[in-house]
Amino acid sequence: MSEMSEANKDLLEKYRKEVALRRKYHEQLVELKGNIRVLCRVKPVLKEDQHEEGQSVVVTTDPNNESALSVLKGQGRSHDFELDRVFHPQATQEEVFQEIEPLVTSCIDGYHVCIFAYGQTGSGKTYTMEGSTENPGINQRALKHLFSEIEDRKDMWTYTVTVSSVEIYNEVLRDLLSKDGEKLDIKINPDGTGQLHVPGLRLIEVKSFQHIKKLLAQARRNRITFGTQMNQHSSRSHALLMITVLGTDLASGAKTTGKLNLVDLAGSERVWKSGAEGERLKEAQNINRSLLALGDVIQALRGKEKHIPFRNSRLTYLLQDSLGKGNKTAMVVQVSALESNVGETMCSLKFAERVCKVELGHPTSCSHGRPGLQGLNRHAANQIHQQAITTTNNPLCPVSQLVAP
Ligand SMILES: Nc1ncnc2c1ncn2[C@@H]1O[C@H](COP(=O)(O)OP(=O)(O)OP(=O)(O)O)[C@@H](O)[C@H]1O
Repeated sequence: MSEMSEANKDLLEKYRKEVALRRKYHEQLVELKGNIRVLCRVKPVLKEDQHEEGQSVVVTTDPNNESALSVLKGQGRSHDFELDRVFHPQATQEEVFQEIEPLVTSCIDGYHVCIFAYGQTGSGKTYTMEGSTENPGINQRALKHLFSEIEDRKDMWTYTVTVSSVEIYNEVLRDLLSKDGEKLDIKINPDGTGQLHVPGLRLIEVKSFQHIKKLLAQARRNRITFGTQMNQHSSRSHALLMITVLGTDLASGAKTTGKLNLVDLAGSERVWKSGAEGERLKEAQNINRSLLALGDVIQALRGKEKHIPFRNSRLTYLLQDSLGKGNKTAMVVQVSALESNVGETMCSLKFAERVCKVELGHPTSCSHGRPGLQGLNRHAANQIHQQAITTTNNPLCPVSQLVAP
């Protein structure tokens, strides 16, 4: 018995070391791809989108280059874009999530992660984030992955998961998990850490994926209800789901705090250009200001600038501790492929390009500013990443297999 117990201890120790190594290489892989990633998803043409006869498709993707996208602007002119990753219209929810999954794992390891869906109204932001019952989106898949990782690590780590959810409409914050959607404010935490907090925001501890699914449904219902009360539509507000993961290493007592912020942004369309007035104009200006502020923050972070303008909107101020240096961000820019939306599609892609171009300052040199990968284009780097991710999914894979070809 004592021999067996010694052998067990030995094995557990070896397993711990392997897991630590796996985490280290996982982090290196995420960094290899870039801590700020800009992805684009092209919405498929649905029957209900084709209001006018003969509407043509003006957005094309390249089957041989998963970072490229082209928009036909009219009169035979086209504009090519190169982003970190482009999903063609037939891409599944699972394929989109695979690109995000490493970030969710990073959150369990103590990183702060933000995932945004950006785009004009109707371009598929909510579909990508929430999805449907049969085909759930990033939110549910991320949470499922989170709880399954926590289960896998239960012999070595314990985790506490808390959830909160807010909506930002006209620069006002509302709690989506409270009954009456009370207004909230962002304040400096009086505990002296200098961190921000939101007094009165409900933080709910969750024990299982099923529990969190109920909370997601409640937040969704509340978003619709509060929206109806204020005579507005949810597409004009930002919806945030914020998950905090506190980890404790059972052997050493070491602690980690990870955060995962999943954000369905307000529609990015330029309504003020169509002569909007009064409340509608104020609303449009607020949306525009906060999306611009978000673009400025991501651009400044990617450009490694000294001053990051977090305070220019509620959204960036609230997410300040998750967007800052050393954290990870993915922006999924949603676009329509139809001719009637070409103006908004170009605007969304220019926004994407603005935040994407910065790291190396060269659109075709890819976002991976680390030594050894600078000469690769995004497509090649993505392929290396895919191979490596497949390898690291095996927790005990030998390190030698992780070296990029
Ligand atoms: N990839 C897709 N596959 C199938 N259906 C999609 C896809 N993307 C979006 N849709 C459908 O298109 C419609 C509009 O999408 P969605 O509501 O997600 O847009 P949105 O950008 O969130 O709009 P809003 O700003 O109004 O919230 C929905 O009916 C959605 O189910």
